[in-house]
Amino acid sequence: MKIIRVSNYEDMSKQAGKLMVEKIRSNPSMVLGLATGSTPIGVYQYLIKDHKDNSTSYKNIKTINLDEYIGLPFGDSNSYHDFMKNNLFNHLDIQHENTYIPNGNAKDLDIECARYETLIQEIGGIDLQILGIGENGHIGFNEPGTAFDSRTHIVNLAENTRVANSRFFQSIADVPTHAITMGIASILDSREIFLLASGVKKAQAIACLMTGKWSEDFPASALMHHKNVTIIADEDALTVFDKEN
Ligand SMILES: N[C@@H]1[C@@H](O)[C@H](O)[C@@H](COP(=O)(O)O)O[C@@H]1O
Repeated sequence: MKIIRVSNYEDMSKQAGKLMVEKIRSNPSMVLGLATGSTPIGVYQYLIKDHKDNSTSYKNIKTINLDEYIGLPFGDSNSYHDFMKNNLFNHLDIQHENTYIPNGNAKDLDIECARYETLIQEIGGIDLQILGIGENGHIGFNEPGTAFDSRTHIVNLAENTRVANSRFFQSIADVPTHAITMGIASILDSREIFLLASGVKKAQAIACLMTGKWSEDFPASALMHHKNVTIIADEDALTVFDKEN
């Protein structure tokens, strides 16, 4: 794993955004794997500004998202469909039919998981996957204990994940209990992965990832055996690692 150490959130967003734009310009029909949460918002802002200033085109780009809550009504502002439209897609020249997110309202969720997994292959696999990291080491919504050979599946969200994500909802009771997520094996199939981390809340998870052992108890550790992972982490997210090394 390669590490790019940056000073703060703004710097993380700029560095990751710059690298993404270079890749998009050299492969204008690439498949981007995208993430939600607070972490990638700054990167998306960088991409939007670059699109306006430098006309980087997304006309032939395909995107596929990691996950979606189950059961949030269509158009709910906390759904990852809305998050992606508001924070990225509506501000680019991307074709909306080329953006894919699991359907958390599908009648048959098992069929939806299988469909999504096939879709990843059909669009050619993911060239670059962007990941955040949960405080408990989750990637996508793959909670501790998820098998490393898992494919797109339904998850029961861990209580601490629901608490962490409740800041976007009116109350914890409104946070869905289930989600659909790409599996760890689906993520590992990506040809390249950027994992972004900012802030002291992520410091323990980043220290575990950089020094810890390969274990299904810590989902992000699956990345240790992928050959093209770059961690872009700021000083605050590296405090525990720095103290221990
Ligand atoms: N499903 C998402 C993850 O993809 C994300 O990485 C994580 C961290 O979120 P944040 O970036 O807001 O800290 O939260 C959610 O649970």
